Amino acid sequence: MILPPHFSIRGGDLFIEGQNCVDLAEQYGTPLYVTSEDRIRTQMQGYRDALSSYYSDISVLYAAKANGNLAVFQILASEGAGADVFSSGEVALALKAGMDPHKLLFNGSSKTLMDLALAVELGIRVSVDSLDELHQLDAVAAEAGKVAEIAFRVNPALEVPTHPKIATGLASSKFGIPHQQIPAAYAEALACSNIKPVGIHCHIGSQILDVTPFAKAAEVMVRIAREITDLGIKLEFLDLGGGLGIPYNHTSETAPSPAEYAAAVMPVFLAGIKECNIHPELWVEPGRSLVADSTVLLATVNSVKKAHKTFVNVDAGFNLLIRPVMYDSYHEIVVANRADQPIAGTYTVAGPICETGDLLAVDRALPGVQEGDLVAVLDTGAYGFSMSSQYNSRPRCAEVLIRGGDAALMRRAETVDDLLASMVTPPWL
Ligand SMILES: Cc1ncc(COP(=O)(O)O)c(C=O)c1O
Ligand SMILES: N[C@@H](CCCC[NH3+])C(=O)O
Repeated sequence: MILPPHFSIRGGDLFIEGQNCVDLAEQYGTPLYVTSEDRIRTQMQGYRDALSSYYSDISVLYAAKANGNLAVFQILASEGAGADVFSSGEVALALKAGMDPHKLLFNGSSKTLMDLALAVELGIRVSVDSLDELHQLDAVAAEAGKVAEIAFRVNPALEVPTHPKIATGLASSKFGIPHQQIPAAYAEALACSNIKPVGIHCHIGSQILDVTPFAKAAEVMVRIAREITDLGIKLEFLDLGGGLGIPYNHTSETAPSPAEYAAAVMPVFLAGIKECNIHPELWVEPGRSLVADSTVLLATVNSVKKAHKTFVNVDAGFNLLIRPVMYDSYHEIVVANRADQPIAGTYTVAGPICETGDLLAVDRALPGVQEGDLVAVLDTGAYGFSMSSQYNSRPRCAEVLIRGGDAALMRRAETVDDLLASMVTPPWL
């Protein structure tokens, strides 16, 4: 199996940067998420360098939902990132990490009036997802005596090669306003006294391993940019969203690099803005491709059971990593304390949750796993902890950040007391 450069195998153990996963598991306990800081920085720099080699006014807005740890926001903020935010919690994290409110975009197809008021108060631009939302925002801004700067979220009606649950720009998707209705939406925005349309936004889906759909989306976006420029709108930013995938299967998959993404998208963008004679900032919103492969989920093997299959029962399940269950996702498995041993059989890695479907990996060729071993689930930095739950009343695990030879907690493990802390006994019980 090919490992990204922040991993190595030394003396049979899996290392992440300069840290032995076996030692980390002993020190912090398992389950445990472990993240390489350097990898996140490298990925962010990859986007910045690729895009800025074509155009000077670019911003990378980290898609905050991918990994909501404050330290991850802080790393990305220090590399100049803004953020695509979907909730007041994501706004709070981005601001606490020092991100510029003007480099945030408040996204979402179902915002509350409180969300809109927060965006207005903080001067965060809003990606408006419906005409109802437009008029709500106009009223909220009027009430605050302010003008809200907006983009519309365009639904470009594009088929994309990914799991149907994470394709977001299909004609049938819940996100965005159908592209045919977009010019009329901007005309309506121009008629609102407390709204200033300054941007345009789309996001076609996630885990896309081919750059062609991104170029197609860019074509739709520059066509619309032309149409709305004719309406008299001065575009300050054009946001192409995120969605670049990663090779979860290290043997059979490859993913385009940010440079390949830029080579597909930037000529379309540059030709389009030249034709309209405009100079908007170009925004992109990667999530997964910035953070996914920075992280492993470490889990201890509680038992190995030979039944219909050979089950490796570990202490992390879909409470901590729901992707395999939710999207049939594949994650590579390394037996972290036998990383140099030959394949000994076919194993199914199962979690501790009381559900038959709680399997992290099915029928994998692995070295001879035994109780007490340590399993590393790779590429879990995106939509891993951020989609975790306390199902079966299991406290969530800790997260550790690695910088070279240093390791430090970036989230402590929850305790059973934490589970109980937010519960209130009704007075009649
Ligand atoms: C609006 C928006 N932007 C960006 C992203 C990030 O996508 P990805 O993690 O696939 O790069 C998402 C999630 O799909 C999203 O909904
Ligand atoms: N949660 C999804 C990605 C969704 C992206 C958010 N729109 C995944 O793990 O692949």
